[in-house]
Amino acid sequence: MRFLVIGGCGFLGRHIVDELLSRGFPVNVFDIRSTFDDGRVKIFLGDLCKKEDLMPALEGVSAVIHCATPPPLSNNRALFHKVNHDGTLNIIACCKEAGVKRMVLTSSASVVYEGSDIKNGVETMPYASKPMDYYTETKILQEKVVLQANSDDFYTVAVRPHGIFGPRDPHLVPTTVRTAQAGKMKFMIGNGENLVDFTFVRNVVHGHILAAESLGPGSKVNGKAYHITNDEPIYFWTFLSKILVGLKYDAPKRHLPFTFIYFLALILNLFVFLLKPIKDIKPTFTPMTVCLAGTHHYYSSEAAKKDMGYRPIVSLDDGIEETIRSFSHLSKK
Ligand SMILES: NC(=O)C1=CN([C@@H]2O[C@H](COP(=O)(O)OP(=O)(O)OC[C@H]3O[C@@H](n4cnc5c(N)ncnc54)[C@H](OP(=O)(O)O)[C@@H]3O)[C@@H](O)[C@H]2O)C=CC1
Ligand SMILES: CC(C)CCC[C@@H](C)[C@H]1CC[C@H]2C3=C(CC[C@]12C)[C@@]1(C)CCC(=O)C[C@@H]1CC3
Repeated sequence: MRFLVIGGCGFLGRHIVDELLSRGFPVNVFDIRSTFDDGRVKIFLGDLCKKEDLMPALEGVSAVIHCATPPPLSNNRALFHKVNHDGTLNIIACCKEAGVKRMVLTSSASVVYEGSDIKNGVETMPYASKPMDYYTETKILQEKVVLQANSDDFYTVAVRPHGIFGPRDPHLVPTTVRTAQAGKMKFMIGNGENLVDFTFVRNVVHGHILAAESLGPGSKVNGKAYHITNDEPIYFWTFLSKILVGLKYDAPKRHLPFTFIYFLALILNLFVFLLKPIKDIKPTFTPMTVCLAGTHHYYSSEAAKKDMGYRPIVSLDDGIEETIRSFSHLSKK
């Protein structure tokens, strides 16, 4: 079974490509940029929104894993809609024309999150009626169109990871370190006792490949969404502190009231919106990141265990240790 990994040069995508190769699968990669060179992989560069770019990459492909997205924290509404919604419709149309049989979408557990506590959330929870940012808004649209496309000759499934971390992560660890280096990591938001799922990247990869292998005629996974987690929810600030201390930065010790910081983030968000025509500011503390830092949000992966035999293959502590080792270049000097 030849795979095409759309977004295969990104953080998660590259790990998916590595694992598929190690399991002996032939792999094509499609991405808007190339970040690696491997003679075993055919890399096609282009825009997933353009049929003429995508079709050549689909030749001889049986299964597509779509994990491309604009940067989740970029807040670019037009780009999110173009890539995550319109682009995904293009992928579906191209897959059907090329005779591809299986599609795995990397969705997000955040599609049901709207800033309030979620404890052991299940897949049957409704989509967020008021998504907190444009990224989440378009991930909801994306998951809907992919699952609606499921049919007797084109099987689709959505994998919903949450808080992916690991080597080559461009979002979580680098942002955390930059925030610490800017002296803004002296305080925790809230009481520090909010449980969150952080998922080591190789567990997310394992879930994707299981999902692809489980798709097929009469399969119970066809047309469904599945949470893939480490099954070890951890206090948000304990996780960040492990990363920070591992990289020789001080862990936050004092607390700021969640409501107060959330209110400040709302005001900052308004200024960012008003200043947008003049200057594009990308604050770290957005209403979304403040809520993610101050509320419970962890999810049940029981459905994935039952329907596709998923189990995390790397423990949270082992994943944190490997991540810290891989980011030693970001250690405090
Ligand atoms: N990181 C996380 O914690 C979580 C991520 N996810 C999902 O996982 C998936 C992978 O995320 P992650 O690896 O972090 O993201 P990355 O930004 O690291 O990778 C996404 C890749 O897609 C590429 N891409 C963007 N636009 C296009 C386009 N128009 N055509 C072709 N390629 C394009 C990006 O290129 P470029 O960088 O140049 O834009 C990048 O190489 C995403 O679908 C995301 O929504 C879900 C839950 C949590
Ligand atoms: C400055 C601190 C308050 C937060 C520093 C860490 C954050 C940058 C990360 C903590 C949780 C992460 C997260 C995502 C991106 C990075 C964090 C906000 C996602 C939004 C990435 C895309 C998704 O699909 C959901 C993730 C939720 C957790």
